Amino acid sequence: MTVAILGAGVMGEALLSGIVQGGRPVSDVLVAEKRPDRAAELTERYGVDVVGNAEAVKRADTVLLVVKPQDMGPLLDDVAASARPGQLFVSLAAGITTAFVEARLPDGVAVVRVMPNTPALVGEGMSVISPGSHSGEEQLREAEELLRSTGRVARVPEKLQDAVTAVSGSGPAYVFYVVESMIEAGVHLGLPRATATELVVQTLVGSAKLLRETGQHPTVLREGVTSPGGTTAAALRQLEEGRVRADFLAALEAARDRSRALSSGESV
Ligand SMILES: NC(=O)C1=CN([C@@H]2O[C@H](COP(=O)(O)OP(=O)(O)OC[C@H]3O[C@@H](n4cnc5c(N)ncnc54)[C@H](O)[C@@H]3O)[C@@H](O)[C@H]2O)C=CC1
Ligand SMILES: O=C(O)[C@@H]1CCC=N1
Repeated sequence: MTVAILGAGVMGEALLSGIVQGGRPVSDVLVAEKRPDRAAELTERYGVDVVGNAEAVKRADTVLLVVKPQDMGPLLDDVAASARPGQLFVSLAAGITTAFVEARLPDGVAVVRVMPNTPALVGEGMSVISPGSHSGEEQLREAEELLRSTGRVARVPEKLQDAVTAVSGSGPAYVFYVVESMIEAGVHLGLPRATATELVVQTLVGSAKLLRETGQHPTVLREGVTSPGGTTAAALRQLEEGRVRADFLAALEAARDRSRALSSGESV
């Protein structure tokens, strides 16, 4: 079974790397990439064949669409004539609906929509999938199997994909923003930058592991750190005064709304 990846930027490479590390022979994977320097880099790194979009679609059983939402319309127009009934197209673009993709491809092509995230680059991604109107259990399983090589996979109805985008798609950026803020604060308190970075990154990894391995609610884990009248309570009080919780709500609503706007065809 041949898989084609159309668009091999950050997410496209994460998929390529996961699929190959997951044990699929690289001879079963094709890449189509607009930038020749990027294409050459991927051939050198993975030994993968880079071909044109139309050829990739003709030779593939499953096609992964990994270009920016704004590039999806032109890409689909470019490949529609090479697509055939029975193929599976998996779109990873934020805000692009399965109906948008289906309308530009021949009848009988199955479409699955995915919202991935960048920890896929290290095998710890979170991908959330939804079926289009012509895809059933078999196509969902096929998409799941491909994505599992980059981390965990969950299913939701498509109407929840804008919320998913706001939570796990954009989520790593919020975490990195918190990490940057904590490192900067550590430097203000007099720690060397390298020390502050090591402390914050290990605290993040350790806290994530504690959440995963104990299965305890974050509130319980937070209470475990917060001694009565102690240092943590003093810090948390400041965060509450800064309305950080309310800001997270507003931020995720903004991301959800932007995802909706992208699906109605707005570009910048
Ligand atoms: N980066 C992220 O955190 C996430 C990205 N996504 C989605 O993944 C998609 C790709 O995002 P990134 O990889 O970050 O973008 P990117 O800009 O790094 O990669 C897109 C690639 O597509 C290539 N491309 C554009 N038009 C093409 C065409 N017609 N034919 C062949 N190649 C073409 C570009 O040269 C580029 O290398 C987007 O739709 C985005 O919404 C989804 C979740 C997370
Ligand atoms: O910022 C974006 O639009 C993409 C989708 C989710 C994460 N990155």
